[in-house]
Amino acid sequence: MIINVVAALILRNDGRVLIARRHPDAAQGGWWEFPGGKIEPTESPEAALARELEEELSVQLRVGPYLASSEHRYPLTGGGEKCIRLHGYLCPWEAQPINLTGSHDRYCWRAPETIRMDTLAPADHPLLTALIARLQSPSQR
Ligand SMILES: Nc1nc2c([nH]c(=O)n2[C@@H]2O[C@H](COP(=O)(O)OP(=O)(O)OP(=O)(O)O)[C@@H](O)[C@H]2O)c(=O)[nH]1
Repeated sequence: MIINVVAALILRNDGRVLIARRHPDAAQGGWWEFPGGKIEPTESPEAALARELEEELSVQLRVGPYLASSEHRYPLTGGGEKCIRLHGYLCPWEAQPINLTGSHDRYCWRAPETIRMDTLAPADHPLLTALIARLQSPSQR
């Protein structure tokens, strides 16, 4: 079964993007990722993302344009695997307090090209690559 997940590439005016680290005891604990979560059956991706940002970071943001999707299979501890289809959306940052109230224990703002791929959840790699390409193409900003 494929699990559809939405993630936000939250962009500040200085070009930095927000990444958050999953709690060590969460699924895929310790990986850095773009905040978001699973799409519920009755939700649009945008509504799911707005809800997850509120739940995970306590922020209210406008969900902007779709950026890219990826698919990745994570092995399960008891055997087998789960397949994640991750859909990334750009979200312009609007200054407000951030409180981590979900599956993350840290967050930081990073220039996209300085994010280390070996610390970023594997499903997020194509999203980061798409973000960097988009930011390097001024007509696409
Ligand atoms: N939110 C989020 N999840 C990601 C990303 N990349 C990635 O592989 N995932 C995986 O997608 C799954 C989403 O789970 P989640 O725990 O964030 O979603 P959720 O809040 O709806 O989960 P819950 O129902 O367990 O509370 C996890 O296995 C997570 O590791 C990402 O950039 N953002």
